[in-house]
Amino acid sequence: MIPSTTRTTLAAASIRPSTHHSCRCYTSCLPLIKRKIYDRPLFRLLHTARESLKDDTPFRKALKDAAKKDKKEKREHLNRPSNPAKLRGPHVDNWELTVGIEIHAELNTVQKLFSGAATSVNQAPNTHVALFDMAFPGSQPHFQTQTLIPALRAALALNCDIQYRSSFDRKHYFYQDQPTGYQITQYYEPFARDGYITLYPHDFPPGSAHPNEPVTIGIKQVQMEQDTAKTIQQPPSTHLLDFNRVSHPLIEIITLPQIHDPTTAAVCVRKIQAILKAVNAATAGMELGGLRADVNVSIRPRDKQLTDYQHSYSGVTGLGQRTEIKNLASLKAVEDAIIAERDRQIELLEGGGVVEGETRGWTLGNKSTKRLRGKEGEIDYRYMPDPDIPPIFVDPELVDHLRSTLPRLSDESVHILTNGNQYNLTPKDASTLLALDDGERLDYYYDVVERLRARFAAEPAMEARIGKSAGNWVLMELGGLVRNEEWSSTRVPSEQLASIISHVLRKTITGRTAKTLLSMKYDGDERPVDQIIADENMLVRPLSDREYEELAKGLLEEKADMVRDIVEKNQFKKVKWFVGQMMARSAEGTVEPDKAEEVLRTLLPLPREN
Ligand SMILES: Nc1ncnc2c1ncn2[C@@H]1O[C@H](COP(=O)(O)OP(=O)(O)OP(=O)(O)O)[C@@H](O)[C@H]1O
Ligand SMILES: [Mg+2]
Ligand SMILES: [Mg+2]
Repeated sequence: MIPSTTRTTLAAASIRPSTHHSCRCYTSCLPLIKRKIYDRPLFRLLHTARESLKDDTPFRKALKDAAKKDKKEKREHLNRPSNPAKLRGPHVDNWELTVGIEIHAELNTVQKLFSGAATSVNQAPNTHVALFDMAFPGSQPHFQTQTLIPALRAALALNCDIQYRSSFDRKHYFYQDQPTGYQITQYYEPFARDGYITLYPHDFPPGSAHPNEPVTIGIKQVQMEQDTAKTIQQPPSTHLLDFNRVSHPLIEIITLPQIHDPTTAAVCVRKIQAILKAVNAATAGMELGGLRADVNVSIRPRDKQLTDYQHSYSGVTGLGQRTEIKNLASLKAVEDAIIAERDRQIELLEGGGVVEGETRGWTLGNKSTKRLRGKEGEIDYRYMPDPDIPPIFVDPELVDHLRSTLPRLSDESVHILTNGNQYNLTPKDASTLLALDDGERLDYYYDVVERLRARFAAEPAMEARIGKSAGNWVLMELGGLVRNEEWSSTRVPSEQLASIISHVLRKTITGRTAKTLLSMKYDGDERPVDQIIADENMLVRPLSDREYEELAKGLLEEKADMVRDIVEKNQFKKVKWFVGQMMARSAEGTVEPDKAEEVLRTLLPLPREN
């Protein structure tokens, strides 16, 4: 048997051009011949393939490479601006960006969606697989009812209408990570529709350009579906498959195309991730692969009638042609991929080109998105209702129960923390507390506030100051010590921080002493705060009446001209200057401004009301 390389070389030999060309008009004929040949696809391929034979590449490979090159050139031609002279870099301001997002989140369930196998996160590969997960002949899907609960919680938290009846459909495609040859999803009758999410200015990262008003983004629907197997690549050519993930329950959350800014898109994904976590619907975030996003991007000129743009989606009209960038696994990837795709589309249209409906890919660190497949190459999924799975009916009582037992969401927490006198935090501090350490910092803060309230129970006037001071100490002072270290609420127990803060509020220690105390506790001093204060003699010793008087007298003598201004010219505001000086010239916390003013007024002497 002839080895394959020899065979292709033999085949190639037969199409090598003859070196004995007999035509005398060889040079003048050549362009013609070339043009003729080039007009015929096969010959064009053969020609390109022949070029690569110079380095003795096997012919079959050469032919394949040539086909690839030809396809690439065609594609580039299609996307090439018709008038490159017009291309002067993207004019972002002239175009409105529109983005719609599809988010796939792994549900926090014990069981898979259609089999009795348990879900797994880190277990040994292929240890949690039922016969149906591997599409064994004769195995049947069994919908695991309890997987619906976290899905319903998620949809309620996203303000969706829960559908009384929903059903499952088959979405066909053939790939190694899907043994059945189709994914079970909800195409025709999803379980939740018409939700929304609100993004507030404090949801945006500090320093980013953010809207001044809340932005509402519609959610078209939420559907349940199966996850695929996990592929682990072992270069150069091995792909290992872990079927533990097959049929792990997922929800797909589909937003309306109502996002017009890359940062807003990332903030939207982050907020949805936080909501899913808050209601215990999903455990893992993007960092652990539990949440993936596809972004759909289009642009339209700001100065044209919307009717020029014919695309629409679920009631949103006048849109440009979308492209879809699949499988983004971080917030940065979401933002960067949208920016790159927006700029690519603007350059294309400004140069007179046309945006093609495509699926594109993105790799972190890249500057541009990469075409994966075009519209004409889009798979026909042949959706059909799954005949093996009966429809699902949800009892409205269950929905009411889940709605009334939903945990408090971050928007509500921010509202409570910032409105009224209860906590008195700024929206920025409130959202920072919520975002830190998976909400543990917020729990710690609540703890400190509770303990302070108990200490000041008889002084309701202190209520407004407690929340704000505790926020400052938990975020700024303690936060400054924690920095990049791992957070632990036991390092400075909440009772001990409350003790430090109550001393500060009662002015029994100075601010500087309080910071020293906090550092000592943070660095492991096990003595209770009160004992450290006693041992180290840290209490503020206020000035005695005589000391107040001596201090005031000395100052009044030193500044006789100012005293004259006060007594003779009635410039009473200058009394405050003396108060400030008395405080500045004494140890922190030892001079009370009210008492200092009283002493000054008796010495000057002045009537009380001035
Ligand atoms: N012209 C457009 N510009 C930007 N986004 C769009 C546009 N048209 C639709 N979208 C967004 O594209 C997404 C479409 O998601 P949907 O799941 O309905 O369809 P799909 O992408 O075709 O399906 P698949 O789940 O197979 O990817 C939505 O988030 C929608 O808001
Ligand atoms: Mg989709
Ligand atoms: Mg999509």
